[in-house]
Amino acid sequence: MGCGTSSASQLETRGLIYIYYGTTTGNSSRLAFQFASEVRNLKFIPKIINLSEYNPKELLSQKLNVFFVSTYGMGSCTADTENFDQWLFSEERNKNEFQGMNYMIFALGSTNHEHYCEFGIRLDKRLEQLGAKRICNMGKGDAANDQTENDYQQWIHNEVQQTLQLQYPLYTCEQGQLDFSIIKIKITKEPENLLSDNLDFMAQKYINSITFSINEIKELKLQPSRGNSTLFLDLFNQNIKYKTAYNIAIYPQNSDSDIDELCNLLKFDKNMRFKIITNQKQPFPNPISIYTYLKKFCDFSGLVSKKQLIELSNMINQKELQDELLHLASFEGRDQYQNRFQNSKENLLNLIKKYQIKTLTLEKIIEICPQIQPRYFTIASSNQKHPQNIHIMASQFILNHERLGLSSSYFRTLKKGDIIRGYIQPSKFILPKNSKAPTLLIGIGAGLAPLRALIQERDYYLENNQFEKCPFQGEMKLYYGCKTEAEFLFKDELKEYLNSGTLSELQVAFSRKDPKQYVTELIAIDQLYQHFQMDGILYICGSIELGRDIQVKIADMFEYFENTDPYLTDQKIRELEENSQILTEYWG
Ligand SMILES: Cc1cc2nc3c(=O)[nH]c(=O)nc-3n(C[C@H](O)[C@H](O)[C@H](O)COP(=O)(O)O)c2cc1C
Repeated sequence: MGCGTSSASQLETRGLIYIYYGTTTGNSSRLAFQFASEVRNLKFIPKIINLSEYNPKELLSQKLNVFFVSTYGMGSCTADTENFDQWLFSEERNKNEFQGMNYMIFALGSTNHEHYCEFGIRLDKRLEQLGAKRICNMGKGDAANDQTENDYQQWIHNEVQQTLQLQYPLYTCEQGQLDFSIIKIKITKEPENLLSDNLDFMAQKYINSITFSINEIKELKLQPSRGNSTLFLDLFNQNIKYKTAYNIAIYPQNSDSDIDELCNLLKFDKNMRFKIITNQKQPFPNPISIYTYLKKFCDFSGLVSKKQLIELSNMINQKELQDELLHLASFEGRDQYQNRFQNSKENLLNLIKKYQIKTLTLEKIIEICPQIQPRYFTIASSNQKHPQNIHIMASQFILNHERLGLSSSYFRTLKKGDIIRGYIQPSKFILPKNSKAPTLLIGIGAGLAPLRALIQERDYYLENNQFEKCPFQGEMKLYYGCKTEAEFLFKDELKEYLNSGTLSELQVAFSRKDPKQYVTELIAIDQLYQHFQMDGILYICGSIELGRDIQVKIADMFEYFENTDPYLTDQKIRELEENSQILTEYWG
């Protein structure tokens, strides 16, 4: 970049900063975009790139790279990061290949998981090993108790801001030489084009997704308690190809009433169409109407972010309120933010209404609102039994009397015949390699979903007299936990599977019945030992706490039956996992 003395066409900057992210549920991308606007304020020129689109040559020539990466499963990266992961850890990489590169990492994870932020940690070690220079300590964002945003803010405050300002002094440069990334919009009469090209990773994913029509939708709980319901959806797509216990991601949409309310408050004509002017990749397809943008792409009903609070504070005249919002958005106000917003999930729309904000522009909304991210569900049907239909079980948490999260509100409005958008992808549940092995299925609540898919798979082969082809020829037992009899999902269907012999055993523990019982109490360690002795497979689906309790049981089993030292039981459990004898899908 050639730089000279300052003139009208010149710009003061600290230079380019490349922001890479790898994400599944959108947290890393949200923070990557937040980071971009933060460093833009520090006069950097940010470029955001999803790790699936990294270019090795470009990456190696960049002087300052920031990585937002999340961890899944046994310390793995996200699917969009797999190629980068393979390239980076390949033996072909030379020791000093990354020399001259400065980097920072913000690792996302959850302390509920054993391998907390492990991919970020691995990435950090590897970059250093290859000669890159870490300029800030790694930040870690803990999704447990919704701490990610606070942790991020702490990282920016304690590590990043000062380092960047100190190490990257301002200089002047020709504007044309630098890549601007601030989004501008242009009103147009052109028709909408929802298949436009040059889209960024997340938008392209949306465009590549497929549609399903809702064949059936119903409440599964006999008496759904307030704030706690489980919807069953039967989704149809004639051409769908999926495998049993795959995952499905569904894009929620904002409600028409919320869109109307927002447009009325901000005096937007929802039918007006606009184009995006940016020399970055397009964040959503366009030309697009305000209505379609708000409906399908703009997450204005999620938890209000600190960036949104700062923006709103600029639009409020009353000094007291302004200070209050700024405090809530600040590092010092993080506890108040937590108490006030995270527990009630107050959103941007509520605040615009409350503070009677009238000056928020569409450009600002595009800048401060994340894109709507899909919600993931494990498919509750077998592709053998239902080749063109996908069943899902969607748990709904109603946060308080009126306010629902984007996803819950969306699911509550759906009805038979509606069209929804999403995509399918493999889950961690795979079918057994040894079809003769017995299977023990353990789940709680809506964790029944993938277990039901496996039961259906066995039932299909039994029903069709093709048992020799069945991946589950050994005994199949289900241990299920729920609060009360009224929350025993698919009770009749499961009992039917027991009667027909598809299930060899069905046991249910009720945690709110007198006397209460938890599902782990149904499992005896001698039975577990016998199960693994027969090369048995354990499928577990439920909360992370359930996973921990079962691990304790398995550790006890090793100590009791094999005299394993307590410190070696983890290793033995890991071996069972690596051998695909313990397969888990946890939430939280
Ligand atoms: C199924 C599942 C598995 C996860 N496994 C891990 C893990 O092994 N280690 C970890 O630190 N966090 C784990 N997490 C937490 C995620 O990394 C965390 O929620 C993160 O904020 C997700 O970022 P993303 O939205 O960018 O994908 C897991 C989350 C889910 C839903």
